[in-house]
Amino acid sequence: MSFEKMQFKQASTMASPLVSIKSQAIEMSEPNEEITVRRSTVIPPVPEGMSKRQWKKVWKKQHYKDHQEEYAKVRKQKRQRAKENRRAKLQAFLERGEAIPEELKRPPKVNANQKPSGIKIIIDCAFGDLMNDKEIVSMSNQITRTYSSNRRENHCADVVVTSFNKRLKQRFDEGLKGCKYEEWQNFKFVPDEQPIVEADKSRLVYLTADTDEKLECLEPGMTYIVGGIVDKNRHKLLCYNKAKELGIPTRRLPIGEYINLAGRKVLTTTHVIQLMLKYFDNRDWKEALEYVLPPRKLERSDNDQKDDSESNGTVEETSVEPANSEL
Ligand SMILES: C[S@@+](CC[C@H](N)C(=O)[O-])C[C@H]1O[C@@H](n2cnc3c(N)ncnc32)[C@H](O)[C@@H]1O
Repeated sequence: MSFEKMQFKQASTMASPLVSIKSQAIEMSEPNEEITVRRSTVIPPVPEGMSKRQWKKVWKKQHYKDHQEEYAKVRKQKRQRAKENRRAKLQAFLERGEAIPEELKRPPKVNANQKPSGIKIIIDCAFGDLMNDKEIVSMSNQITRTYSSNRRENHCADVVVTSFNKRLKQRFDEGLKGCKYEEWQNFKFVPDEQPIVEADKSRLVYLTADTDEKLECLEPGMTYIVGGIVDKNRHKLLCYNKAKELGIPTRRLPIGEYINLAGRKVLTTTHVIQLMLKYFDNRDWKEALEYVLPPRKLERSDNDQKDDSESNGTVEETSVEPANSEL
Protein backbone atom coordinates (compact mmCIF):
# COMPACT_ATOMS: atom_id res chain seq x y z
CA MET A 1 0.00 0.00 0.00
CA SER A 2 1.38 3.44 -0.92
CA PHE A 3 2.21 6.00 1.76
CA GLU A 4 -0.60 8.23 0.55
CA LYS A 5 -3.10 5.39 0.64
CA MET A 6 -2.01 4.38 4.15
CA GLN A 7 -2.37 7.93 5.39
CA PHE A 8 -5.75 8.13 3.79
CA LYS A 9 -6.93 4.89 5.39
CA GLN A 10 -5.71 5.89 8.83
CA ALA A 11 -7.20 9.34 8.63
CA SER A 12 -10.53 8.15 7.23
CA THR A 13 -11.08 6.11 10.36
CA MET A 14 -10.37 9.00 12.74
CA ALA A 15 -13.39 10.57 14.31
CA SER A 16 -13.06 14.34 14.74
CA PRO A 17 -12.90 16.37 11.56
CA LEU A 18 -10.38 19.18 11.87
CA VAL A 19 -10.13 20.45 8.33
CA SER A 20 -12.98 21.75 6.30
CA ILE A 21 -13.02 21.75 2.52
CA LYS A 22 -15.61 21.28 -0.16
CA SER A 23 -15.27 17.56 -0.74
CA GLN A 24 -17.77 16.04 -3.08
CA ALA A 25 -20.38 13.38 -2.57
CA ILE A 26 -22.73 12.29 -5.29
CA GLU A 27 -26.37 11.92 -4.68
CA MET A 28 -28.15 9.37 -6.81
CA SER A 29 -31.76 10.18 -7.43
CA GLU A 30 -34.68 8.66 -9.31
CA PRO A 31 -33.99 7.47 -12.87
CA ASN A 32 -34.31 10.32 -15.39
CA GLU A 33 -33.91 12.84 -12.63
CA GLU A 34 -30.81 14.93 -12.55
CA ILE A 35 -27.90 13.21 -10.84
CA THR A 36 -26.56 15.86 -8.54
CA VAL A 37 -23.26 16.36 -6.82
CA ARG A 38 -23.74 17.23 -3.20
CA ARG A 39 -20.90 18.86 -1.39
CA SER A 40 -20.07 17.89 2.15
CA THR A 41 -17.78 20.26 3.96
CA VAL A 42 -15.48 18.17 6.14
CA ILE A 43 -12.48 15.96 5.71
CA PRO A 44 -10.67 13.96 8.40
CA PRO A 45 -7.72 15.38 10.34
CA VAL A 46 -4.46 15.99 8.56
CA PRO A 47 -2.18 12.97 9.08
CA GLU A 48 1.17 13.58 10.67
CA GLY A 49 3.96 14.49 8.30
CA MET A 50 1.62 15.96 5.72
CA SER A 51 0.75 19.57 5.06
CA LYS A 52 -2.90 20.62 4.99
CA ARG A 53 -2.54 21.33 1.29
CA GLN A 54 -1.05 17.93 0.46
CA TRP A 55 -3.73 16.22 2.50
CA LYS A 56 -6.55 18.01 0.71
CA LYS A 57 -5.08 16.87 -2.59
CA VAL A 58 -4.77 13.24 -1.43
CA TRP A 59 -8.25 13.28 0.04
CA LYS A 60 -9.82 14.71 -3.08
CA LYS A 61 -8.01 12.22 -5.30
CA GLN A 62 -9.05 9.27 -3.19
CA HIS A 63 -12.58 10.56 -2.95
CA TYR A 64 -12.72 10.81 -6.72
CA LYS A 65 -11.38 7.25 -7.04
CA ASP A 66 -14.01 5.95 -4.62
CA HIS A 67 -16.81 7.66 -6.54
CA GLN A 68 -15.49 7.19 -10.06
CA GLU A 69 -18.53 5.33 -11.31
CA GLU A 70 -20.92 7.96 -10.01
CA TYR A 71 -18.87 10.72 -11.56
CA ALA A 72 -18.97 8.84 -14.85
CA LYS A 73 -22.77 8.76 -14.59
CA VAL A 74 -22.88 12.51 -14.02
CA ARG A 75 -20.69 13.08 -17.07
CA LYS A 76 -22.82 10.75 -19.14
CA GLN A 77 -25.95 12.58 -18.12
CA LYS A 78 -24.39 15.93 -19.00
CA ARG A 79 -23.43 14.64 -22.45
CA GLN A 80 -26.94 13.30 -22.92
CA ARG A 81 -28.45 16.68 -21.97
CA ALA A 82 -26.14 18.52 -24.36
CA LYS A 83 -27.17 16.14 -27.14
CA GLU A 84 -30.86 16.69 -26.41
CA ASN A 85 -30.41 20.48 -26.33
CA ARG A 86 -28.63 20.43 -29.67
CA ARG A 87 -31.30 18.23 -31.19
CA ALA A 88 -34.01 20.57 -29.91
CA LYS A 89 -32.24 23.58 -31.44
CA LEU A 90 -31.91 21.82 -34.81
CA GLN A 91 -35.55 20.79 -34.66
CA ALA A 92 -36.62 24.39 -34.03
CA PHE A 93 -34.79 25.55 -37.17
CA LEU A 94 -36.33 22.77 -39.24
CA GLU A 95 -39.83 23.51 -37.95
CA ARG A 96 -39.44 27.17 -38.89
CA GLY A 97 -38.27 26.05 -42.32
CA GLU A 98 -34.93 27.80 -41.81
CA ALA A 99 -31.50 26.55 -42.81
CA ILE A 100 -29.38 25.07 -40.03
CA PRO A 101 -26.68 27.62 -39.11
CA GLU A 102 -23.13 26.55 -39.90
CA GLU A 103 -22.07 26.58 -36.25
CA LEU A 104 -24.64 23.90 -35.43
CA LYS A 105 -23.50 21.55 -38.18
CA ARG A 106 -21.00 18.79 -37.46
CA PRO A 107 -18.89 16.69 -39.76
CA PRO A 108 -19.44 12.93 -39.55
CA LYS A 109 -17.24 11.22 -36.98
CA VAL A 110 -15.75 8.94 -39.57
CA ASN A 111 -14.86 10.18 -43.02
CA ALA A 112 -15.78 7.45 -45.49
CA ASN A 113 -13.82 9.14 -48.31
CA GLN A 114 -10.63 9.41 -46.35
CA LYS A 115 -7.31 8.77 -48.14
CA PRO A 116 -3.96 7.84 -46.59
CA SER A 117 -1.56 10.78 -46.54
CA GLY A 118 1.41 8.41 -46.79
CA ILE A 119 3.15 9.91 -43.78
CA LYS A 120 3.77 8.39 -40.40
CA ILE A 121 3.49 10.48 -37.24
CA ILE A 122 5.18 9.56 -33.99
CA ILE A 123 3.90 11.18 -30.81
CA ASP A 124 6.94 11.03 -28.54
CA CYS A 125 5.55 10.65 -25.02
CA ALA A 126 8.84 10.16 -23.21
CA PHE A 127 8.30 13.28 -21.12
CA GLY A 128 5.75 12.03 -18.58
CA ASP A 129 8.02 12.82 -15.63
CA LEU A 130 8.04 16.50 -16.61
CA MET A 131 4.27 16.84 -16.43
CA ASN A 132 1.98 17.27 -13.45
CA ASP A 133 -1.25 15.28 -13.13
CA LYS A 134 -3.35 17.90 -14.90
CA GLU A 135 -0.93 17.99 -17.79
CA ILE A 136 -1.03 14.19 -18.10
CA VAL A 137 -4.82 14.43 -18.34
CA SER A 138 -4.49 17.18 -20.94
CA MET A 139 -1.99 15.08 -22.91
CA SER A 140 -4.29 12.05 -22.86
CA ASN A 141 -7.16 14.22 -24.09
CA GLN A 142 -4.97 15.56 -26.87
CA ILE A 143 -4.23 12.01 -27.98
CA THR A 144 -7.93 11.15 -28.11
CA ARG A 145 -8.58 14.33 -30.13
CA THR A 146 -5.79 13.45 -32.48
CA TYR A 147 -7.42 10.08 -32.97
CA SER A 148 -10.78 11.63 -33.84
CA SER A 149 -9.14 14.05 -36.27
CA ASN A 150 -7.33 11.17 -37.88
CA ARG A 151 -10.70 9.46 -38.42
CA ARG A 152 -12.48 12.59 -39.58
CA GLU A 153 -10.15 14.53 -41.85
CA ASN A 154 -9.83 13.90 -45.58
CA HIS A 155 -6.38 12.42 -45.10
CA CYS A 156 -5.13 10.17 -42.35
CA ALA A 157 -1.70 9.19 -41.12
CA ASP A 158 -0.24 6.14 -39.42
CA VAL A 159 0.20 7.30 -35.85
CA VAL A 160 2.48 5.67 -33.29
CA VAL A 161 2.48 6.79 -29.67
CA THR A 162 5.89 5.94 -28.23
CA SER A 163 6.96 5.65 -24.58
CA PHE A 164 3.35 4.92 -23.76
CA ASN A 165 3.89 3.71 -20.24
CA LYS A 166 3.65 4.80 -16.61
CA ARG A 167 1.20 7.65 -15.85
CA LEU A 168 -0.03 8.22 -19.39
CA LYS A 169 -0.89 4.55 -19.88
CA GLN A 170 -2.43 4.49 -16.43
CA ARG A 171 -4.59 7.46 -17.38
CA PHE A 172 -5.89 5.60 -20.44
CA ASP A 173 -6.36 2.34 -18.53
CA GLU A 174 -8.17 3.94 -15.61
CA GLY A 175 -9.48 7.46 -16.32
CA LEU A 176 -10.33 6.74 -19.97
CA LYS A 177 -11.36 3.15 -19.40
CA GLY A 178 -13.65 2.07 -22.21
CA CYS A 179 -12.06 4.16 -24.98
CA LYS A 180 -10.53 0.91 -26.33
CA TYR A 181 -7.38 2.60 -27.49
CA GLU A 182 -5.77 -0.77 -28.30
CA GLU A 183 -8.30 -1.15 -31.12
CA TRP A 184 -7.98 2.32 -32.65
CA GLN A 185 -7.47 2.27 -36.40
CA ASN A 186 -4.18 3.64 -37.73
CA PHE A 187 -2.97 4.09 -34.17
CA LYS A 188 -0.37 2.06 -32.33
CA PHE A 189 0.76 2.44 -28.73
CA VAL A 190 4.22 1.17 -27.84
CA PRO A 191 5.86 1.23 -24.41
CA ASP A 192 9.35 2.27 -25.56
CA GLU A 193 11.25 4.40 -28.09
CA GLN A 194 12.00 1.61 -30.52
CA PRO A 195 10.20 3.22 -33.50
CA ILE A 196 12.36 6.32 -33.04
CA VAL A 197 15.76 4.83 -32.31
CA GLU A 198 15.54 2.07 -34.90
CA ALA A 199 14.15 4.17 -37.76
CA ASP A 200 16.14 5.20 -40.82
CA LYS A 201 17.21 8.73 -39.76
CA SER A 202 17.10 10.00 -43.33
CA ARG A 203 13.32 9.43 -43.31
CA LEU A 204 12.78 11.10 -39.92
CA VAL A 205 12.06 14.72 -38.98
CA TYR A 206 11.57 15.92 -35.42
CA LEU A 207 9.18 18.89 -35.34
CA THR A 208 10.05 21.65 -32.93
CA ALA A 209 9.38 25.36 -32.68
CA ASP A 210 12.96 25.81 -31.44
CA THR A 211 14.74 25.63 -34.77
CA ASP A 212 15.18 28.16 -37.56
CA GLU A 213 14.92 25.52 -40.24
CA LYS A 214 11.53 25.64 -41.86
CA LEU A 215 9.47 22.65 -42.88
CA GLU A 216 8.65 23.39 -46.52
CA CYS A 217 6.27 20.53 -47.19
CA LEU A 218 5.22 17.12 -45.95
CA GLU A 219 6.42 14.19 -47.99
CA PRO A 220 4.76 10.78 -48.15
CA GLY A 221 7.17 8.10 -46.96
CA MET A 222 8.54 10.34 -44.21
CA THR A 223 8.01 10.01 -40.46
CA TYR A 224 7.38 13.18 -38.47
CA ILE A 225 7.92 13.16 -34.72
CA VAL A 226 5.86 15.48 -32.53
CA GLY A 227 6.64 15.95 -28.85
CA GLY A 228 3.86 14.55 -26.68
CA ILE A 229 4.15 17.03 -23.87
CA VAL A 230 2.11 19.77 -22.23
CA ASP A 231 4.59 22.03 -20.48
CA LYS A 232 3.41 25.63 -20.95
CA ASN A 233 6.89 26.15 -22.38
CA ARG A 234 8.68 25.40 -19.13
CA HIS A 235 11.07 23.13 -21.00
CA LYS A 236 12.35 25.12 -23.92
CA LEU A 237 14.60 23.24 -26.38
CA LEU A 238 13.54 19.92 -24.85
CA CYS A 239 12.61 18.21 -28.10
CA TYR A 240 15.23 20.12 -30.08
CA ASN A 241 18.00 18.81 -27.81
CA LYS A 242 16.59 15.29 -27.85
CA ALA A 243 16.52 15.29 -31.65
CA LYS A 244 20.08 16.60 -31.83
CA GLU A 245 21.29 13.88 -29.44
CA LEU A 246 19.62 11.22 -31.56
CA GLY A 247 20.90 12.73 -34.81
CA ILE A 248 17.42 13.46 -36.14
CA PRO A 249 16.92 16.55 -38.35
CA THR A 250 14.63 19.20 -36.87
CA ARG A 251 12.13 21.50 -38.58
CA ARG A 252 9.67 24.16 -37.48
CA LEU A 253 6.24 24.69 -38.98
CA PRO A 254 6.07 27.66 -41.38
CA ILE A 255 3.65 29.63 -39.19
CA GLY A 256 5.02 33.19 -39.40
CA GLU A 257 5.29 32.86 -43.18
CA TYR A 258 1.52 32.55 -43.55
CA ILE A 259 -0.29 34.02 -40.56
CA ASN A 260 0.14 36.67 -37.92
CA LEU A 261 0.70 35.16 -34.54
CA ALA A 262 2.49 37.12 -31.86
CA GLY A 263 4.85 35.56 -29.34
CA ARG A 264 6.57 32.22 -29.64
CA LYS A 265 4.87 30.00 -32.11
CA VAL A 266 4.61 26.89 -30.01
CA LEU A 267 1.50 24.90 -30.75
CA THR A 268 -0.06 22.00 -28.91
CA THR A 269 0.65 18.45 -30.03
CA THR A 270 -2.91 18.05 -31.32
CA HIS A 271 -2.85 21.28 -33.32
CA VAL A 272 0.43 20.29 -34.97
CA ILE A 273 -1.00 16.94 -36.04
CA GLN A 274 -4.31 18.45 -37.17
CA LEU A 275 -2.31 20.92 -39.26
CA MET A 276 -0.36 18.12 -40.89
CA LEU A 277 -3.52 16.20 -41.75
CA LYS A 278 -5.24 19.31 -43.10
CA TYR A 279 -2.17 20.26 -45.13
CA PHE A 280 -2.80 17.28 -47.40
CA ASP A 281 -6.18 18.66 -48.57
CA ASN A 282 -4.53 21.18 -50.87
CA ARG A 283 -0.91 21.15 -49.75
CA ASP A 284 -1.56 24.65 -48.46
CA TRP A 285 -0.13 25.67 -45.07
CA LYS A 286 -2.11 28.91 -44.88
CA GLU A 287 -5.39 27.14 -45.42
CA ALA A 288 -4.44 24.48 -42.86
CA LEU A 289 -3.39 27.07 -40.27
CA GLU A 290 -6.58 29.06 -40.67
CA TYR A 291 -8.66 25.93 -40.39
CA VAL A 292 -6.97 24.50 -37.32
CA LEU A 293 -6.04 27.46 -35.14
CA PRO A 294 -8.75 29.22 -33.12
CA PRO A 295 -9.75 32.46 -34.91
CA ARG A 296 -8.96 34.59 -31.86
CA LYS A 297 -5.35 33.54 -32.28
CA LEU A 298 -5.27 34.68 -35.88
CA GLU A 299 -6.62 38.19 -35.36
CA ARG A 300 -4.40 39.49 -32.65
CA SER A 301 -5.49 42.08 -30.15
CA ASP A 302 -3.75 43.43 -27.05
CA ASN A 303 -5.75 41.03 -24.92
CA ASP A 304 -4.64 38.05 -26.97
CA GLN A 305 -1.05 39.09 -26.53
CA LYS A 306 -1.61 39.29 -22.78
CA ASP A 307 -3.10 35.75 -22.86
CA ASP A 308 -0.01 34.49 -24.62
CA SER A 309 2.43 36.03 -22.21
CA GLU A 310 0.50 34.42 -19.36
CA SER A 311 0.73 31.02 -20.98
CA ASN A 312 4.38 31.54 -21.91
CA GLY A 313 3.58 31.91 -25.57
CA THR A 314 2.06 28.48 -26.16
CA VAL A 315 -1.02 28.61 -28.34
CA GLU A 316 -3.24 26.70 -25.98
CA GLU A 317 -5.73 24.30 -27.38
CA THR A 318 -9.06 25.90 -26.75
CA SER A 319 -11.51 23.69 -28.52
CA VAL A 320 -11.98 19.98 -28.82
CA GLU A 321 -11.95 20.10 -32.58
CA PRO A 322 -10.18 22.27 -35.13
CA ALA A 323 -11.47 25.82 -35.20
CA ASN A 324 -14.12 25.29 -37.82
CA SER A 325 -14.80 21.61 -37.53
CA GLU A 326 -17.67 22.31 -35.19
CA LEU A 327 -19.49 22.93 -38.47
C1 LIG B 1 3.51 22.01 -26.57
S1 LIG B 1 4.78 21.65 -27.68
C2 LIG B 1 6.07 21.18 -26.60
C3 LIG B 1 7.08 22.22 -26.38
C4 LIG B 1 8.33 21.68 -25.73
N1 LIG B 1 8.87 22.62 -24.81
C5 LIG B 1 9.39 21.29 -26.76
O1 LIG B 1 10.55 21.28 -26.40
O2 LIG B 1 9.04 20.98 -27.91
C6 LIG B 1 4.31 20.09 -28.36
C7 LIG B 1 5.05 19.67 -29.59
O3 LIG B 1 4.43 20.22 -30.75
C8 LIG B 1 5.40 20.43 -31.77
N2 LIG B 1 5.38 21.86 -32.10
C9 LIG B 1 4.75 22.86 -31.45
N3 LIG B 1 4.91 24.02 -32.09
C10 LIG B 1 5.65 23.78 -33.18
C11 LIG B 1 6.14 24.56 -34.26
N4 LIG B 1 5.91 25.87 -34.33
N5 LIG B 1 6.86 23.95 -35.24
C12 LIG B 1 7.12 22.63 -35.19
N6 LIG B 1 6.67 21.82 -34.20
C13 LIG B 1 5.95 22.38 -33.21
C14 LIG B 1 6.72 19.99 -31.22
O4 LIG B 1 6.99 18.68 -31.66
C15 LIG B 1 6.49 20.05 -29.73
O5 LIG B 1 7.32 19.18 -29.04
